[in-house]
Amino acid sequence: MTSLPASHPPMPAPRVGVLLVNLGTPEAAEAGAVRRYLKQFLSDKRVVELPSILWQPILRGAVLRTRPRKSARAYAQVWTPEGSPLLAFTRRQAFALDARLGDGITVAFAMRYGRPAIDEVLSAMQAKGCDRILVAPLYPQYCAATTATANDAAFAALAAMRWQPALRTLPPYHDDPAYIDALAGEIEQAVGALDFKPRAILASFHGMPQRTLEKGDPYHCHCQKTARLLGERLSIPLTISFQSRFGRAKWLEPATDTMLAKLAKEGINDIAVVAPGFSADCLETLEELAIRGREQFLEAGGRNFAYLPCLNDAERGLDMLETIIRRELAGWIA
Ligand SMILES: C=CC1=C(C)c2cc3[nH]c(cc4nc(cc5[nH]c(cc1n2)c(C)c5CCC(=O)O)C(CCC(=O)O)=C4C)c(C)c3C=C
Ligand SMILES: [Fe+2]
Ligand SMILES: [Fe+2]
Repeated sequence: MTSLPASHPPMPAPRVGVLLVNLGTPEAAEAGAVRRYLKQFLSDKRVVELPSILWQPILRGAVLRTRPRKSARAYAQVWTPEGSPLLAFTRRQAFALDARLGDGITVAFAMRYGRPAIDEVLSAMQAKGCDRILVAPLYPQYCAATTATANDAAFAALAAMRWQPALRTLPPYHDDPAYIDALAGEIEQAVGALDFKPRAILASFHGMPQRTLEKGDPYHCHCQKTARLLGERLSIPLTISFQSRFGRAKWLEPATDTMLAKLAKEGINDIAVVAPGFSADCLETLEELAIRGREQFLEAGGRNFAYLPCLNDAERGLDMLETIIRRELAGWIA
């Protein structure tokens, strides 16, 4: 390293920040909090790609009048002493990575909808001295409705700053060997601990409208590639499906509920379900898959059903996040 002239003050070491971002969640499992959350989430034009003049009356009418109460009941079934599972796991991921990445690196977390909000956390990181920040949307598969809108919010926060930190964004990691290895390892371990041998593994990804795929969103291709790579690593056959359909438009198929019934009807009576597209367990996995999915499968004649957890804050998942984050920090850290 070249040394500075003696008259030059010592330069402070750059402080690097990593901001983990996930979707967001209501502040409480009650209708009012769910309504505030859904209003912000479903008003995002990256999420519902309809002209406001058509969509806002539907959202403020039918959707926000009925869905909050129903969703609040679902949230209540999975709520934890630490709050919403998505928030609790994301917080744990941030704390664990902060410890792993060491002293010169600050790891924080934010939610795209609700709190802690991306702009608040970016400002707090800057106030702590971070002048280089990696924004890491924790979605392995890129989707404009998740990854792009998280990055948009970070860029919008910078747009309001006179003195901006330098920003990088984490690319999608749907086909990264570190991610596929972590999934395969966790699945094998979880399957080994079951009291039955699954005949099939169903990999259920969050859905999106079919029209979004036709407009060029890579999400569907990314999900297919993850499923293919993961399937090649496992000794049990893997099938793919898409869950959480919202609204009347056609969504990606096959739908998870249809696939669960189909497997049971075909005599595939013992299955394990995984959700590789979610970096943390949340309403969509714990309620829709582990509770309702199980009911659907057993009602259709299935015998054994196991829901296998997301990577959450398991060591393998944290190893994977540390690997892909360190790679993006190259040039910023030694
Ligand atoms: C993992 C990727 C996700 C994609 C892609 C996605 C797209 C998408 N979602 C909706 C509507 C809803 N999603 C809801 C919850 C929810 N969605 C994701 C992830 C993706 N969504 C997560 C992690 C969660 C869970 C949040 C939690 O608090 O645990 C909900 C809210 C719950 C409910 O009322 O059912 C809605 C609504 C759309 C329209 C969409 C479009 C591409
Ligand atoms: Fe740290
Ligand atoms: Fe969603």
